[in-house]
Parts: sequence; C-alpha cells; structure tokens
Amino acid sequence: MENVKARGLVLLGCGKMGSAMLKGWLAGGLPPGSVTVLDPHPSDWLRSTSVHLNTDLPKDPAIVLVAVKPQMMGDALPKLQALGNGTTLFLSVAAGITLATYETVLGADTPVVRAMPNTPAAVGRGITAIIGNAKAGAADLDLAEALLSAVGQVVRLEGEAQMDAVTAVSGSGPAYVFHLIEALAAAGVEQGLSPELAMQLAKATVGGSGQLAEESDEDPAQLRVNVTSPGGTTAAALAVLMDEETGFPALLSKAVKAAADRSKELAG
Ligand SMILES: NC(=O)C1=CN([C@@H]2O[C@H](COP(=O)(O)OP(=O)(O)OC[C@H]3O[C@@H](n4cnc5c(N)ncnc54)[C@H](OP(=O)(O)O)[C@@H]3O)[C@@H](O)[C@H]2O)C=CC1
Ligand SMILES: O=C(O)[C@@H]1CCC=N1
Repeated sequence: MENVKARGLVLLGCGKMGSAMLKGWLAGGLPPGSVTVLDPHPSDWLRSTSVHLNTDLPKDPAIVLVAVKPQMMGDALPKLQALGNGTTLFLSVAAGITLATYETVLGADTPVVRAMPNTPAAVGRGITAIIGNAKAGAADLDLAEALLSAVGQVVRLEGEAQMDAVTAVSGSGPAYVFHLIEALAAAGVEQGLSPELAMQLAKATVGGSGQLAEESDEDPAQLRVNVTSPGGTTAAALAVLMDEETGFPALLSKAVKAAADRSKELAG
C-alpha cells in the first residue's frame, strides 16, 4: 500500500462498485490526496471527499482501477492508453471483459489483473477473486491482493475461465442475498408482522447466519440441521425449500447459470 500512497491510484468509474471499494480504502486509511477519480457525474458522496476529481492523471500511478460498465469500456479505456506498456498495474473489475481485451487496447506489455469483487467491500466484508495476465508478475499480484485485502478476502484463481462462475456466485451473489431478505420480510408481513419488524427480523437473521456460517467449525449443512427440530417448524419450511423441482437448489442453479452465461456473452 505504501507504493499506492506514494505513486497514486486512478479510479476510472466511481459508481456502485468503484465507490464501494473507494469507501473501504478511505476508511482503511488511504489518503484521499493519493486518489484521482475520473467519472462524468460524480455523486454527492464523491464530491464530499478530498480525492482529485476529473483532474489530469498522475504520470506513473501505481494502479489504475477500471470500474466502468463493460458496455462503456470502448469509450473509457482509450483515455488510459498513455499509461499502458509501463509500470502501472491495471486492475479491472468489469464483468466479462477479458485480459486479452485489455492487452489489445493497452499493449501486451501492460500488467493487467482481472478482479471480481462484490459490494460488501464497502463495509470491509467483500470477497474478490483475481487472475493476472502473462505480464503481471508476483509483485503485481501481491500489490493487487494488498489493495483488495483492505476491503475483504482475496482469492487467486487458477485460470481466467473460472471468472464467469465466480462472477455468478460472489460478484452477483449479494443481490441474491438482498432479494432473500426482501422476500423473507415480505413473507413475514403476509403472516401478520409489521413491515418494519419483518425487515428487522429478516436482516438480522441473514446477517447473523452469514457470520455464524463463516465463524463456525460446523459446515452450513450441519448448521441447518442444528436449527431443524424433528417434526418442527423448520422441517415444514425446508420440505418446501428443498423440493427437487421447485426448491432453492433448482432455482439457484438456474440463476447462477444465467449469470455465468451473461458473463460469457459480455466477453463478446
Ligand atoms: N455493482 C456490483 O456489485 C459489481 C460490479 N462489478 C463491475 O463493476 C463495473 C461497474 O459496475 P457498477 O459500479 O455496478 O456500475 P455503475 O454504473 O454504478 O458505475 C459505473 C460508473 O462509471 C461511470 N462512467 C461511465 N462512463 C465513464 C467514462 N467514460 N469514464 C469514467 N467513468 C465513466 C458511470 O457514470 P454515469 O453513471 O454517469 O454514466 C458510473 O458512475 C462493471 O464493469 C461491473 O461489471 C463487479 C463486481 C460487482
Ligand atoms: O451485474 C453485473 O453485471 C455486475 C457484475 C457482478 C455484479 N454486478
């Protein structure tokens, strides 16, 4: 991180994902003066920080983080061509955009790390998977990992082909969990609870269960069994949720496949 503090970090695109990561880094002590953000419509939050906003780029930043939508890449990436083929590491979080695409625009001598983070990075609880191109050496991967570990866990992939599945599980995954919270709260309202109480119960249940799953020595299957008294209420609910044709596994399998397929399509 000292490298990033000294040479600077450029963030291209500060929307939902870029701002989630930037929030995590600023909260973790990255000086705002070492960050330059390029974004056409900065949010109020971004304006309230002391980062360099839409100014000239530093000559030799340690890292350029690319966090624009895949569809915007054609417009956005050429702006950074001058930083290619040098010692600046490009770190991309864009779904579906391959390492080869970056090499085509920035030059094959550009070190590039492709990453798939998720929005819990905003509270230091993200998880990011990374894979580098041939030019990205051990020091580049270590730098990417050091930066990303400031906002959560980091895992290294064995091959770029794994990225579509990772995107479908952990990149998009928070949306599935938020939807579970919405649906659980709505079901509680149907059973007579107030919307406020139902939402409080749903959020705390998902948050607490996630933490228990991460911290417990028991695996999630055993933790599920621990909740399920024989002939009790949980067993009645699980009979619905574990139905082979209409239950969670069948539904999530279809949802995750749809996301992975879309990730492949975005690669063009
Ligand atoms: N959201 C998520 O949970 C995750 C997203 N990602 C990836 O992160 C990337 C960004 O996604 P997300 O944050 O959701 O999208 P957003 O639309 O919220 O953010 C993209 C930002 O880039 C800005 N932008 C558009 N064009 C340019 C440009 N030419 N130069 C600089 N900035 C530009 C947009 O401005 P404006 O809105 O004004 O056009 C916007 O602020 C995507 O590639 C996505 O695949 C990866 C993991 C998780
Ligand atoms: O929905 C998307 O395409 C991005 C990638 C993963 C999460 N959000």
